[in-house]
Amino acid sequence: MNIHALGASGGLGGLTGSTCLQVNESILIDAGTGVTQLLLKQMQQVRHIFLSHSHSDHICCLPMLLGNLFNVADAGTPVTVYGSQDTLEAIREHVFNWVIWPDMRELPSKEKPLLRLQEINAGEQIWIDDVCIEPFRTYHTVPTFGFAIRKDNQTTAFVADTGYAESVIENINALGSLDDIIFECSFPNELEAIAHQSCHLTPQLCLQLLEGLHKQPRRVWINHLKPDVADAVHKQLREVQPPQGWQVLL
Ligand SMILES: Nc1ncnc2c1ncn2[C@@H]1O[C@@H]2COP(=O)(O)O[C@H]2[C@H]1O
Repeated sequence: MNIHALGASGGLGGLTGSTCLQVNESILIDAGTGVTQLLLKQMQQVRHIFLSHSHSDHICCLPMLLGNLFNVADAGTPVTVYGSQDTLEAIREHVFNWVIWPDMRELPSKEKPLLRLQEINAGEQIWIDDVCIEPFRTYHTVPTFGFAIRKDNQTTAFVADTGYAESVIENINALGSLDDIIFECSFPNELEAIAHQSCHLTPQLCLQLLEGLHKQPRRVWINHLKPDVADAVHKQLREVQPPQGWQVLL
């Protein structure tokens, strides 16, 4: 499986844009500023966007991305945005409200819209051709999904934004054997209090989550470093590593 991290930062001014993973040419997970890595032609191939949660670093490019896709509605193939009931309600109310952005479920016409919203639930398996996406709950300040992405007998778990919680370990364990796991690591160890407050991880908490897993993933990837503290997080990640090591997604 070749998942491309178009954006892997936890904010603005990092080495990459904010969260956006490209699973294949038609499937994205989240729509942060990493979307800007796509050429116009590539944007127009996107048909499925899975949202982990409603925070703006994960959805900020969604409206303008959809604004480039009027041709897909013409072709009768709308873009589907998948998310939990809470996430979809949040973007309906606060984004696609005709004030921040038009409600693209009604454009260019209600009969042939370019956007459809599809509610998904934890544990559900959504198949798109040969790719299976399965949401699971993480622990964050707003309801958040991580996603297991399965293709060709390979499984990657994208844990999205999360703080440390036993429930997250249980939910990841329930996914079965993992080839790759992508953890967030937003703050350095000395900012653990802020990490707890904002439901995020530090290198130490990340290690604790990893150690709680019944079966170790083959590879561990790290993303969502907050740009203003990224140097300290990089340093701590190098100093304390799990047996399989971990690599920061750039
Ligand atoms: N108490 C808090 N609750 C939520 N977010 C906070 C808090 N303090 C700081 N933040 C910041 O607000 C950001 C909202 O997006 P994130 O969850 O990515 O990261 C969060 C933190 O960087």
